[in-house]
Amino acid sequence: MTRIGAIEAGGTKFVCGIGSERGEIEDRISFPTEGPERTIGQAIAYFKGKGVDAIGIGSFGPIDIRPGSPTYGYVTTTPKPGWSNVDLLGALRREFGVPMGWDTDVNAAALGEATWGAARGLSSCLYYTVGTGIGIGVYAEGRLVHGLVHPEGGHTLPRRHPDDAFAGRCPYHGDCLEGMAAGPAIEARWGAKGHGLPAEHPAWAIEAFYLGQSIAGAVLLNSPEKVILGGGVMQQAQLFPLIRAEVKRNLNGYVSSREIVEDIDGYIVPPGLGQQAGLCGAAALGLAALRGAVG
Ligand SMILES: Nc1ncnc2c1ncn2[C@@H]1O[C@H](COP(=O)(O)OP(=O)(O)OP(=O)(O)O)[C@@H](O)[C@H]1O
Ligand SMILES: [Zn+2]
Repeated sequence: MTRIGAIEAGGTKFVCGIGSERGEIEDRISFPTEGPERTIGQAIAYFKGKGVDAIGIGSFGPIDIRPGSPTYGYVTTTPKPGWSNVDLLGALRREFGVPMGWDTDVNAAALGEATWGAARGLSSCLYYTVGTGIGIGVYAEGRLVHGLVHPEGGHTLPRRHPDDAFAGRCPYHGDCLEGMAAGPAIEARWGAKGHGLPAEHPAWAIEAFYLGQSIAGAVLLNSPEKVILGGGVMQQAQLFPLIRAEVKRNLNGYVSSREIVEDIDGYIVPPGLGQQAGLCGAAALGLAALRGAVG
């Protein structure tokens, strides 16, 4: 059986596991993200002796994914203390001589969903994570989208909700999508964490306003066949119908596809891989690297 090492490298915690070709996770551990030396060392120790055939890493970013770049495999300009310009992929390469897949955490999750989850069989999808930050993974024409760097859709600028005077809290842009709608923005705007706010609280209509606006824009820009919404904030299930309604309101009939007009409940969905979406995504990167390597 093929054994694929998977690393979900998050800014808060690292999750490592072993996955199969079918996307089943047979073992996993998790530890808090501390300094890079200690944390990467823990990941290496976990995989030692486990006989993995490939390793996939879905990482918090920004990261360098341009093949041939001198800093390929690095976490680059993150504000997370100690982690800027860290050669995460290289540290693993020095220990394990197996094919390695490397991408952002959200691109990984999009690939995992396209391989085994809610977008299985489709050639395109978007994966949003709404947590401490907002990230948007982009899978299009059967592959993950790379370019100048990688997509950074969480930092686009939304139109403001008419009743919302919150300044926003992105250190780079203030009131970008992440600054207005990630978990810490909800907490700062309302003085309470998201899970403490009741389902009928006005916070959720405002949250759906920003996310629905972003998704409508992304539908126009990328034409994804599925939109998958994960991350801690999306545990608030009441957001799904509110967001779907906002997407329809923004598109206003302009995109007349059946998926949006008749079946938006099946178009904007939670991860098919549930809480495992991040780790399965990393395994999908490892599997893709293995298949690439063996032709
Ligand atoms: N059930 C919940 N309801 C509302 N908000 C939640 C819930 N669970 C977590 N959050 C919020 O989500 C944020 C944490 O996000 P998440 O649980 O996805 O972890 P994370 O991995 O740190 O996030 P990221 O993927 O951005 O690194 C916090 O701001 C928290 O208040
Ligand atoms: Zn921003």
